[in-house]
Amino acid sequence: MLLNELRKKITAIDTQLLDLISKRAELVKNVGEVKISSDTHTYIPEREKQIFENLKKQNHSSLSNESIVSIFTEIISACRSLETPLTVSYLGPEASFTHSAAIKKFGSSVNFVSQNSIDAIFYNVERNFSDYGVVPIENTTEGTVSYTLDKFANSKLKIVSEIELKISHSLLSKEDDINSIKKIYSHPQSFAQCKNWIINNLKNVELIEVSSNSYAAKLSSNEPNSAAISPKIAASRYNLNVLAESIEDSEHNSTRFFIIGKNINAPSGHDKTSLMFSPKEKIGALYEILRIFYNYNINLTMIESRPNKKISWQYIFFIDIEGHYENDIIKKALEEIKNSSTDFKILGSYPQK
Ligand SMILES: O=C(O)C(=O)C[C@]1(C(=O)O)C=C[C@@H](O)C=C1
Repeated sequence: MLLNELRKKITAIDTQLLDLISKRAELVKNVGEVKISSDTHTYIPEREKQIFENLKKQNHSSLSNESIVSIFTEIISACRSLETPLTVSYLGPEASFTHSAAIKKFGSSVNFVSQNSIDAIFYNVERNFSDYGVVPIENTTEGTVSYTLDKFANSKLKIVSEIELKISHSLLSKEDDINSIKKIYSHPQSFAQCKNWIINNLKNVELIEVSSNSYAAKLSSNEPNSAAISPKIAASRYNLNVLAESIEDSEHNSTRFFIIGKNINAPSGHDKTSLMFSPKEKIGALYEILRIFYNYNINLTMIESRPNKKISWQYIFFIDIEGHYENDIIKKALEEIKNSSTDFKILGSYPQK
């Protein structure tokens, strides 16, 4: 077929797609009107999860499921903004990994607000200055972000969703030749994650540690012969060239983020529940609690302890399990755990990533 003919067909399909997307948008606007009268949240993570699962099942095209999910994330994001434009706080600065995670979860039709601390994110969501917040919770190489876990002990906010992001670093610079780089800015963790690549690819460069990767990109954008190790999205933000991509030493470098808010999610069919508790002070207390999960055949996907700030040498345990707290088995198990512990709190049930 001639190029012109192919393009004519593509244009005709685009027209059909536009018509269908417009129809979808009108329906979502109607959903928004129904929600106002029933006081329901605009963002319903369990419904979005079901939409994606359904599309993945039906996808027999040459497009990957990942591509389908990212296309529909943007369609849903644009439609959702017709109900109410959401405000989402993330751990900044702009172009940080948390910003990327926020965009991956909510799409781009959202008001994103950069915050300079995890505290500020919790504060803004608690006071309704933001509808949701995005906070890092654990990294495959660095482990859990204890500061985020500690915040849950004293907050009424819920975990409404989670997202995993592959952490990939790029070498960004105003220069277009890697050999002209004399200085590199980055966060100490990023230098550590790209150590071998730097040794093998750059000779006699000065490594300068700064507070964030996006700040590194900003500094480098004002300085000749310098570069930054940053996420790739910082290149367009600071007008830099991408001199090298995926320069991290380990292939498996991912960070998991929580979306925090005030939703109480209904089951999506494939959920996780996060909870915290302190075992009572007696021999075998933790063993007894873990045994309850075993007895009910409940799978634990994360366990982490943090000092209980109220009593010295006592600990709060944070646990993620598979299943929704409205499920009968989970309900029974959690009731038993509540009776065998103190400071028990369900932090949220949310669709598995
Ligand atoms: O089903 C809803 O509750 C909607 O608001 C519609 C819709 C969508 O675009 O499909 C939009 C936002 C929600 O997060 C989930 C789905």
